[in-house]
Amino acid sequence: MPKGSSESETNGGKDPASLRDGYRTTFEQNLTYSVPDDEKKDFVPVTLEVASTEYKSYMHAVHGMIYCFGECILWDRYKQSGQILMQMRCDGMVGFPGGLMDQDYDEPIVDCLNREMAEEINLDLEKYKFLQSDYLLSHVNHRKKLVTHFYIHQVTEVEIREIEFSTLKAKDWGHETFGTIRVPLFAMDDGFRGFPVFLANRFAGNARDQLLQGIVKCGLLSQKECDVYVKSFEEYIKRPHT
Ligand SMILES: O=c1[nH]cnc2c1ncn2[C@@H]1O[C@H](COP(=O)(O)OP(=O)(O)O)[C@@H](O)[C@H]1O
Repeated sequence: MPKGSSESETNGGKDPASLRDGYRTTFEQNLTYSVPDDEKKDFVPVTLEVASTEYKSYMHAVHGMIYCFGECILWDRYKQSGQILMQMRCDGMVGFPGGLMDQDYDEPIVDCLNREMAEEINLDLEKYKFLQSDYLLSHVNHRKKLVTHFYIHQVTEVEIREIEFSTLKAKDWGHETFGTIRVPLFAMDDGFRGFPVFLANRFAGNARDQLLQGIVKCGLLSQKECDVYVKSFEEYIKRPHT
């Protein structure tokens, strides 16, 4: 038998049945939190203090948005004032890097975020660590007994490219995450293709709302610009689909 292929070598001698049960528990728990039926109305804004006290017993998830400023013109036509990174998740939904916090540890939220960033996108924490001052907002979903926390972190144009390149070496690349993607922050001449069509993706949790709030907060789009794109997106999803 080749090295590493026997059960005792691969699981440290533990009973394979108990390992499978442990795996199944985690897996089933994840299924509960990851079903793609999240609705915007289910996520209610909550302060960090209330989230950490009143809803301490809920599951907590933390996600982060990396962004930069820098004008970029596509085909001499469509202007973007910066870039935002999201990711294609293995379940086909779009989300931010991050994940569920382990309830057994009293780990600070931002530390959990940085750990997930290193695992999912291979973020170099010596250079690009998220700070508590990057915290933006939290939401509670009573139906799922879930709290989501959201951070945004600015880097430079050169740095965002470096981050994108190094994601391919992430531990979770090709498993949990299928790679980072840039958010198209413009609309083409038809008013739909670009950001409105991007918004029509299926987003995990309240990632779409986090994105829209993050964009305005960091100043990549004004609230008014964002509202126009959201209106186009709402029109777009009503169109018959071929
Ligand atoms: O980018 C996101 N923003 C907000 N909520 C998210 C995002 N991604 C996932 N979620 C929510 O958090 C829950 C757990 O997230 P995720 O699936 O990333 O954790 P896991 O990778 O630890 O299983 C999901 O059920 C979903 O409701």
